[in-house]
Amino acid sequence: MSNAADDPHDFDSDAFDLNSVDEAELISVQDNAVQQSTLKRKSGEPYEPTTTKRLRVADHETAVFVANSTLKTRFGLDAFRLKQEAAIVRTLGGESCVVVFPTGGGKSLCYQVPALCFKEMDRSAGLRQGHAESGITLVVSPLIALMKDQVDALQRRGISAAALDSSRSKQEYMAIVDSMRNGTLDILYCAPERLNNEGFVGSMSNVKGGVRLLAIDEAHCISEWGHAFRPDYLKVARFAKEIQAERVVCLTATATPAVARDVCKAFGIAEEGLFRTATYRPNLRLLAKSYRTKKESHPDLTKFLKAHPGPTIIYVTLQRHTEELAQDLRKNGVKARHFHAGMPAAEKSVCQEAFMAASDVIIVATIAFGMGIDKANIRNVIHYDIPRSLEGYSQEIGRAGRDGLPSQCMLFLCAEGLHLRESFARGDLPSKQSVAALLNELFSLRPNDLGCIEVNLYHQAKEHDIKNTTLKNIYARLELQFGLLRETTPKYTKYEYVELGPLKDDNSRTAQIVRAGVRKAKTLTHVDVDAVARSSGLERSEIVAKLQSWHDSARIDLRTGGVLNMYRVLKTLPTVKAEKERIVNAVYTDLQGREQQELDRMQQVIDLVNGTACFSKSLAGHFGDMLPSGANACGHCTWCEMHTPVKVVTPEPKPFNYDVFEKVLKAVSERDDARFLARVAFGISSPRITQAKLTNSPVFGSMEDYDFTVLLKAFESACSSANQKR
Ligand SMILES: Nc1ncnc2c1ncn2[C@@H]1O[C@H](COP(=O)(O)OP(=O)(O)OP(=O)(O)O)[C@@H](O)[C@H]1O
Repeated sequence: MSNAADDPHDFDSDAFDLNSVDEAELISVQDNAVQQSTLKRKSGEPYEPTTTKRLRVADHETAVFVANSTLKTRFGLDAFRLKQEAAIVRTLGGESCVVVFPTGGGKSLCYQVPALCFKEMDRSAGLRQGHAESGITLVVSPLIALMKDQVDALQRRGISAAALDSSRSKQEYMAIVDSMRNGTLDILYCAPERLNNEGFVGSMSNVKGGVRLLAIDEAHCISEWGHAFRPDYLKVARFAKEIQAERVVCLTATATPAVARDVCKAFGIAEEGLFRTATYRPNLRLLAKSYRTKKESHPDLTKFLKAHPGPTIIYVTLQRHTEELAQDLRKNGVKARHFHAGMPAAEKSVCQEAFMAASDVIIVATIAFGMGIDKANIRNVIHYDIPRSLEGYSQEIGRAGRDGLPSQCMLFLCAEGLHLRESFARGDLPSKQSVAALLNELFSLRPNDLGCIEVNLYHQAKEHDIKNTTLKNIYARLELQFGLLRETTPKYTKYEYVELGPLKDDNSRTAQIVRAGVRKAKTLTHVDVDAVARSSGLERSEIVAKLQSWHDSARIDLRTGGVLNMYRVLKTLPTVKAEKERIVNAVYTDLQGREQQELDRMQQVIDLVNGTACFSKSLAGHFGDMLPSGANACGHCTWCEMHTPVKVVTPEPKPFNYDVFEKVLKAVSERDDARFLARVAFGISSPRITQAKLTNSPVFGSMEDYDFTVLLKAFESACSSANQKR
């Protein structure tokens, strides 16, 4: 799998980078004083809504009245949908809740309406000292692009909202911080990664009027057992406690009962606080068909598209396949375009706009397409490769037929798609020796003067052959399970600039120190921020702020790079062998469990169509729901129409091919890691495999039609006999 897929474990990974402006450091300059005292309040106990700032529980009728009038006057809408009103009224009453509505169900209003009601409620209750005392609503959302859309839409309605993201200039950033302090900002959006920034935590704890509501979008990411677990989300509950958020609203479109329970538990939300709407969509026809090979299914795909005209999304796993399939379809007279996260931004928007405007466009896309697409008349959603999980499937088919008209959801099953999915599922698990080497290295690091260890995750991923997402996961475990570390504001190691205008007119002491400490090259001037800080006694953040101010006033073009992740050491790191082994074992067992879960999720999708029950009923059951009136069948899925399970046609198991196996061993000389060899043979890339350029080798993926565990065993014995000989 040398070709990129849109990483199913991440949303759009570039959405999270803290790149050009090191605002993290800027905010820590301002909040240095408050941050230490705030962080002392931390605790491992579950989140409990704060009672210190809550002045009075809102009267139910007032809440209903204020919520409805806010909906009309501020949002121009007539009535609440689904369980919006119930969730909002509970929130206004000071309680936390979990909202599980389908995509496009109107989750956003469940925090936007309360955010605007607080002032009104305070005024009518005669509480708080006016506007500036009413606090803010903070929204944690993983998608910067969606955050921006939301903020634009709110601002168009005259609502004071902002998003803190890395594209903000210093001025914009300061304006947001100011509006937060003086109480003019109602809603602030930020990415979960920002919660690692101690300065930000400090600021949020000291917002005038407090954080009245913390809204957590895509809240299923909190659940370790969910399909889209994100380590940074694990820290949200701790954050809610530290900033003393008055109440919390968790929002998601997909949550199995177990995931919903997990989210409730993380925030101490009682069962009555869970607002879930029916998952069944009667206008969606769930269909599935199985093929021996992809090639075999091509004519059927074309036939299907011609028989079911209208806007269509065809999901595939790999970016490369979006282009190839779109091209094939065009050759067969089908008007198709492709879309994936790796395309240039301009091309992506042209594609999205074309899809929104036309009534006959077919988009072949990875799952990056669809988030934030609010098109009511999508007639078909086709999974040309198996989706990652039933949660993913349900979310993706949920984009069809929002206008309530009949729509088709077709799933093509094929062994090639399953192989790809299995490769992804197995791609995250490193070998145990990699994890041991990583942790041993980590435990031997000495904290700096500030009690932090600095690590370059990019280098560690390469050196220890561990994927970045897995690495983040391991760190989250050391932080939350073992209490050894706490991630804090990352820093850049590389600062360099091109001079654009005069710097000499800045005569401040900091400017003089920075100018004296730089190293000029031909075009670029390099600044070793740490060295300048050490020799001058200035704070690192003061130096960064100075460089940034020059950049903002167009005196320099500042370029930063080399992110160093910083972890505050909370307990002495283990030195005893047995203790280190205990942690390695625990971390590895956890990672193995995750691999198995991922494989189980794929199996659940297969079981849905392979079983002997109505697809719609089984899907609803997965989410703890039923068909209306407890019905047994929807009447229009493949099972209801054919009463035959859709079996995966797997190729006959082949006898082990020792010739090919030997070729892999010949092409790769290392015998230190059987998993590494098995990955090469199966065709799963990893940092080490990419670095060794093995993805281009003919042996890469040469044994893709074997059971991975069989390969692993074979390579384990090859490694152990090679090592015995040495
Ligand atoms: N009560 C309502 N009456 C009319 N329109 C509504 C109502 N609630 C929400 N909407 C509209 O429905 C659309 C989808 O709402 P929203 O974006 O909040 O959905 P969502 O559940 O957050 O979806 P997603 O899961 O895609 O983020 C928006 O255009 C919104 O204005």
